[in-house]
Amino acid sequence: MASDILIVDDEADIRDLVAGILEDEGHETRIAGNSDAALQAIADRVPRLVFLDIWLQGSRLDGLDLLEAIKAQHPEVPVVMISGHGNIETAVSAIRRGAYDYIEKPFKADRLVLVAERALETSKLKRQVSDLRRRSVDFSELLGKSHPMNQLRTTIERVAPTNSRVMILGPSGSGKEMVARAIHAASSRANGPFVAMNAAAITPDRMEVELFGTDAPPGVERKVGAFEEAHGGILYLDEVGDMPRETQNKILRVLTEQTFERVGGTKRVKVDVRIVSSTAQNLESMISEGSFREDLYHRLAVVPIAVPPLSERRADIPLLIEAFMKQIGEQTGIKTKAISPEAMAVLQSSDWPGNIRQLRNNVERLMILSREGDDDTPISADMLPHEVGDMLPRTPSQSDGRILALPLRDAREVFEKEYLMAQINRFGGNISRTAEFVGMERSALHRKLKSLGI
Ligand SMILES: Nc1ncnc2c1ncn2[C@@H]1O[C@H](COP(=O)(O)OP(=O)(O)OP(=O)(O)O)[C@@H](O)[C@H]1O
Repeated sequence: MASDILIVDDEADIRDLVAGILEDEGHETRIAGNSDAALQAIADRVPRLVFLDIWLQGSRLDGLDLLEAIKAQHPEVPVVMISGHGNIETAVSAIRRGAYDYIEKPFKADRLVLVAERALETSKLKRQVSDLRRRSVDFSELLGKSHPMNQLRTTIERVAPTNSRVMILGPSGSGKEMVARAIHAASSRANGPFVAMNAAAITPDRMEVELFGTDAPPGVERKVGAFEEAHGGILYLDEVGDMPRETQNKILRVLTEQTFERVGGTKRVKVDVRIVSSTAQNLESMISEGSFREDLYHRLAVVPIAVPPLSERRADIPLLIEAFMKQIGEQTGIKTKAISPEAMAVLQSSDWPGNIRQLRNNVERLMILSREGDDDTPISADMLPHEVGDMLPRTPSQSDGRILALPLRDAREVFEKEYLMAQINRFGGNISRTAEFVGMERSALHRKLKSLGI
């Protein structure tokens, strides 16, 4: 990840010396000779660290005022003061005003490198902590052992280390954002930011400001857009299918030219950002209707990844329920409970159109509703929220009355076939577990399946 360091000093010798030492250590540096040039450089791109001379001769702002201006705009950027011999008091007052540390001239190369690395490390940790806070506990791990989940994990591992743009396709609540975060965590940008932007939640008139930020004269507060915020990391564009046409055009331009303009600005800004996008919509039909640009689709979906709906990985449901119960228990203090096999069968057979998010919400509801009861009684099927029962698939035999038109022997066969197919599907194709649940010997189940032509 780029560790972009800005060095601000009025003495060219010192600037070059500091830049040379840091570049030898593999850092990227930029230099500024006065306060306005420094603010302009920061406005061009927010650096990861600033070295700032306390005495800036011939500058509009002196070092301490510039420190305040930087901290007001970007409190997250560490600033190390460069102080002249005998300026320690000023250096200490700089620390009170938010400087990270100071080095005293003349300084040794080792000390400079050490301070830079410590400052970069601290700000990286701060970013990680705030990222973790934002993500909260339920974003931490992509759970699931079913075949589709294992395949998904393999795809993530393959695609993460590349710099390719990925588009994640899947229904709402299926875990697209979690997949994007897993790609970030397994990529070389893991220490860089992960910035999520939901195109559906932002009004079209705010969209450009949110993506590209605003321009303002140096020293005046401005909005940093998502593209700049994600420099060195990943920008996750959620619900791209909901992006207005005008924004689609602008994003396409950023992707083709690798630069963008801030709102109200004229200069083109360059950033190093990998884009991961997602949609629950059918972009192909949007393309044929003309509401989504085909060229943008091809640029965003260099690698398309499909996240299967929960109904296609029912085998994961018990494990997800157990994990959610544990998480919710830790968050709320409600004791976790066992679930009876019948209740689990209902939970596993339901259709879950809202996918994992809906499952999690129902687990939470279930825990709250059953907290008053006897602690050792497992949750039974009749304690499940109505929503769960309403999602049970209506089998054709129930809905079309076909069964009633058949003699008992044929009707039984139709029923057995549908029942066993649903159970096998529920246990992810695992015959032993299906046999155990339906109460048959494994070999007897095999024979039965064969005789039914399954
Ligand atoms: N494999 C998983 N393991 C554990 N939790 C998951 C998994 N997939 C999704 N979740 C949880 O389900 C919820 C929804 O996931 P997420 O927000 O990633 O879905 P999404 O597809 O991005 O939704 P939307 O389309 O609405 O943006 C979150 O609480 C997330 O933590």
